[in-house]
Amino acid sequence: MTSSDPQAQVQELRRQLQSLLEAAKANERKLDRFDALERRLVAVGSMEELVNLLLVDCRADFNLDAAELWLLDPDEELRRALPALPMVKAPQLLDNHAPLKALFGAARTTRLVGAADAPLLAQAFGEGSPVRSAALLPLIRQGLLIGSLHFGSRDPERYDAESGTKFLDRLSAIAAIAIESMLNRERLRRAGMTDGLTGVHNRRYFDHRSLIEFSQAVRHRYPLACLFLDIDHFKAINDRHGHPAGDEVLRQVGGLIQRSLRTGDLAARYGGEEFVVLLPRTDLAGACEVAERIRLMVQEAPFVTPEGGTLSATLSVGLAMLPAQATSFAELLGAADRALYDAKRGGRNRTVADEAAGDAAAASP
Ligand SMILES: Nc1nc2c(ncn2[C@@H]2O[C@H](COP(=O)(O)OP(=O)(O)OP(=O)(O)O)[C@@H](O)[C@H]2O)c(=O)[nH]1
Repeated sequence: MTSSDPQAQVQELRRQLQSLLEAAKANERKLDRFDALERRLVAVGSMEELVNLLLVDCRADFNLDAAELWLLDPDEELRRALPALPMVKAPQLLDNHAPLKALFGAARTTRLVGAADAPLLAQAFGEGSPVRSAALLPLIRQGLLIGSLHFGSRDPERYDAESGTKFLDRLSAIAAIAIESMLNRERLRRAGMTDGLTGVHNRRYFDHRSLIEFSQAVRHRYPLACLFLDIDHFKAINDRHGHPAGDEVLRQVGGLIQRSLRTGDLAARYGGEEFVVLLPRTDLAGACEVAERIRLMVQEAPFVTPEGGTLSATLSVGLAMLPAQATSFAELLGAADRALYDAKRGGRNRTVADEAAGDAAAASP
């Protein structure tokens, strides 16, 4: 204070007090916003809700121009799960640590980045992004960097290296916990509906989903194809090459079937060496094509045994169609099972359509 006028000194003190009060109020509002966000983070019920909260709601609540979430996904677990989830903006999935290392180096602490570090901003938000300053938050669980959260602003002053990072550090710690627990929940959910050996859906999930698929097909009057697939002479494979080799054949057949299908199709392990596939909105010709594609892929595959040898295998397919064969899902499955029996009796390594299946082609819209 330079003025010797007491009146002016009082005014100056008032002004300083006022600005301190405003700063305190702004801090309190910020704290309230962070507090509300933290509460929502710990209460989220699904992966899509969590991602939407971090990328969409945060952006609006904190008046940001960009928000990005990077998640490490070396086993492609998220890559398989996320496309099915309704998200406004998806996280970026990383198959290795390199991009995270490039952002955080060895320090792995929150980084405030100014306009001077344009290459780092481009890395974090993509080339051509309007972001001129940013907070890059490392997401760490049990000592491991599992991803990062990026908040960006067009305002070059919004995040500068001198600002405190206390709120942001706390937010990143809570976001990391929320993400990890959501991933664990997702893993459990998937484990409950997946066959542990082959990676396709299990019978329990199939029993549930097949009823939904059946009633949808009936209600919306579209064709539904059902394939029953059974590996030929599987007992002999086990007897000749050992149970672990048999397991390996099952695992590889499961993978081949899964890769032959479109999104929306359903494959499951029905029992021992039996698989079942449902193809919604697929007519007889399309279903035969899928069945034959799978059959030929299995016939041509060299199945690698745990000892490193190879063996060959074939499978038989029974096919049934809705409409035509069924007034219930059990009937449709029964028709496919009968067709499979005919395929076995006819010499195996073949696809047989239930004799009524041709009527479905005529009846389908
Ligand atoms: N390795 C392995 N074998 C299994 C598994 N589940 C069932 N099996 C075996 O699969 C064999 C099925 O044999 P069968 O039903 O007689 O039929 P198949 O030998 O395939 O003959 P066809 O179906 O008539 O061609 C049995 O020996 C079961 O023990 C499994 O998870 N792993």
